[in-house]
Amino acid sequence: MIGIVPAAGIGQRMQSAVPKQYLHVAGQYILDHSISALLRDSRITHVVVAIQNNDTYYAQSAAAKNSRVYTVAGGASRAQSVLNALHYARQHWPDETLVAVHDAARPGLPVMHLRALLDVAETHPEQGALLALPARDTLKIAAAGQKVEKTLDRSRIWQAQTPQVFQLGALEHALVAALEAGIEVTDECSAMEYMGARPRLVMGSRAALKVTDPEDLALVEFYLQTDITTKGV
Ligand SMILES: Nc1ccn([C@@H]2O[C@H](COP(=O)(O)OP(=O)(O)OP(=O)(O)O)[C@@H](O)[C@H]2O)c(=O)n1
Ligand SMILES: C[C@](O)(CO)[C@H](O)COP(=O)(O)O
Repeated sequence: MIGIVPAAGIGQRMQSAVPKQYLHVAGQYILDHSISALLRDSRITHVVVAIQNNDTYYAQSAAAKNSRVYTVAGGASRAQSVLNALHYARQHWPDETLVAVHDAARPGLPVMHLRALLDVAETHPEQGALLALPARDTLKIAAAGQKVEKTLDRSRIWQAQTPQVFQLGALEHALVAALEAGIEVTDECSAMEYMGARPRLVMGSRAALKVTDPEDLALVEFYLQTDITTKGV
């Protein structure tokens, strides 16, 4: 299995001087935590990271010194960054290889949740699987003027996290097709759904939150300083 880590974003919502994946949290770059989290399961043998062309931070990362981690140039969108990494992976591993795509911005992925996800993906390789959390709050649809239009039935709503695990060749094909069709591809599952797949939802963890704005930093630091990420809950 191969890890794919899109890390070419600019972190606009974080409003920090450096891209958020290079902020130090619990003693390391957020990116290094995210890559280490993937490599904690021995089924993931190598990781391909997509970084910005003009990245001046990666060279200082722990990942840069790890011979199991390769880099490719990222793209203008998350989906394009993932696709660039998949094109690279296709040159080195067979089409059926499972790839676990994991945001650089999710450093708190617990090893137990990763293990459960990979187990499901290995059982259903053609459909794939992703971590996700069932919606906990009451959900509203907004109309113009930020007024509530209605309340949704949340019983079947899940919030997608990463990793998302699919076969290398099928995912590359799906992303190309979905992007060509103009589908909004905010995660890998969207592209696979477009191709007719029904990926399995595997229970995720709040510790695997996506670091998005400044409020998230203290929370993810808390999770990284507990045993949750390395030993599970
Ligand atoms: N062109 C892009 C855009 C995003 N990403 C990566 O996709 C992941 C999830 O995206 P997000 O959290 O939205 O990160 P940013 O795009 O950096 O954040 P923002 O939307 O606030 O600018 C991150 O690891 C980010 O680095 C990427 O590889 N290439
Ligand atoms: C893939 C993802 O992390 C699932 O929650 C998310 O869609 C990526 O974030 P973005 O802000 O849409 O790039």
